[in-house]
This record gives sequence, C-alpha cells and structure tokens, in this order.
Amino acid sequence: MSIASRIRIEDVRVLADDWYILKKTVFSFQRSDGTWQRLSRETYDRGNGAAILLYDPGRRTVILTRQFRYPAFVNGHDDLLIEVPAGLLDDAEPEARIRAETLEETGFCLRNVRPVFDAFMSPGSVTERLHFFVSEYAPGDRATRGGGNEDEGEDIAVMEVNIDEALAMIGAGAIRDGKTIMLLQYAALHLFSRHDA
Ligand SMILES: Nc1nc2c(ncn2[C@@H]2O[C@H](COP(=O)(O)OP(=O)(O)O[C@H]3O[C@H](CO)[C@@H](O)[C@H](O)[C@@H]3O)[C@@H](O)[C@H]2O)c(=O)[nH]1
Ligand SMILES: [Mg+2]
Repeated sequence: MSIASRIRIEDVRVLADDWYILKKTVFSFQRSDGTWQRLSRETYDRGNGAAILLYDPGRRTVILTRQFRYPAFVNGHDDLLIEVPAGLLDDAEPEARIRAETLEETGFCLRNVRPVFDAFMSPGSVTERLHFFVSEYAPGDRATRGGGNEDEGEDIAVMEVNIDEALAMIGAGAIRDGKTIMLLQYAALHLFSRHDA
C-alpha cells in the first residue's frame, strides 16, 4: 500500500551540491493516529550503488579489496578498510556497473553474476539503495591486476581469503564494512557447505 498520501512536502532546500547532493526538506507526515506532524529532514543523495562477493566454493575462498577510506579513518579506523568490490551506479544498470567495477578494482572478468537482495544502508539520512550480487570465480578469470582508477585516487589491493578466516575477521574487528559483512554472512548461509570439523 502506498504511503504517499501521508506525506505533504512543503519546502526543499539544497544545502550542498559539490560532490554529492545534500538537501533539507520540510514536510508534514500523517502519524498512525491520523494527526499531522511537521518535520524537517536532511537527505544525502549519492545515487544508488552495487556490491558483489566473488566466491570459489571448491577452494572455499572469497575475493576482497583493501583501500584507504578517509571517512572510516577520521572515525577511528586507523588502517586500510577491507571491502567487497563496490561502486556507485552513475545511472547505469546495476549488473553492468558491478561487472565494470569488479574488473577495474580486482581484474576479474565475471561470467555468471546473480542478484541476491537490495538494501538501504543508512535510511535515516542517505537515500542510496545498494544492489547486492554474488558470482563464482576461478583463479584463471583474472584478466588484469586491477587496482582501481589511479587518476581518481584509487589504490586498491586485492586479497583472496578463506571464507572461515573472513568470518573470523568480522568477529575480530578486522572486517568492519557493513556491505562486506552482509555478503560474507550470506555466503556462510547459502554459498558454502558447512565445515563441521
Ligand atoms: N574528488 C572527490 N572524489 C570522490 C569523493 N568521494 C568519492 N570520490 C571518488 O569517487 C570514486 C567513486 O568510486 P566508486 O568505486 O564508484 O565508489 P566507491 O567509493 O568504491 O564506493 C562507494 O559506494 C559504495 C556502494 O554504495 C559504498 O559502499 C562505499 O562506501 C562508497 O561510498 C572514487 O574514486 C572516490 O575516490 C569526493 O568527495 N571528492
Ligand atoms: Mg569502488
């Protein structure tokens, strides 16, 4: 059921439109008891994105990246950040974009890409909807060394990690990127057989 009839937008102001767009919107919202309440909310619009987990079920490995992320550093993460390959869509189709992004960042040329879910990662303030994918890979699928776009400041290292080690790294705080944790847990539930050693 649409909730559009419960929202009346009264004013939209652009606070910043440099790299991405920050807006302040004043609107009235009809509460569940029928009364109207006036609210003001800031929204940060970076467009939508896509992320992917490359996995090799036979060798029990996944592909991760490591790069400097200033927003994580400035909030207490004094290390490079480990992530799955990801990027913003720039208005492209999610699957086409994640194929191009994976090649650019990791050098892997993907064969069979599967969508698994999409999610709002910070819905109180960021509009972005992130599309999640998985794809099997084999070592021979790596066409280049990847590394990202140097002109844009990217300096990306590629890691091949055992899935059980990757899951342990979440508990140890060595992996602390949300989209990466979501895809690794999806992989543990659905992509790898359990190791009952
Ligand atoms: N000049 C400038 N460049 C920027 C800025 N913010 C980002 N960039 C550059 O813009 C490029 C974006 O690369 P993508 O691969 O498309 O995105 P990403 O940064 O890897 O991933 C983003 O989206 C993911 C999916 O939503 C996110 O998970 C991730 O945190 C990040 O925001 C990168 O080269 C990055 O350095 C900025 O404020 N100024
Ligand atoms: Mg990226």
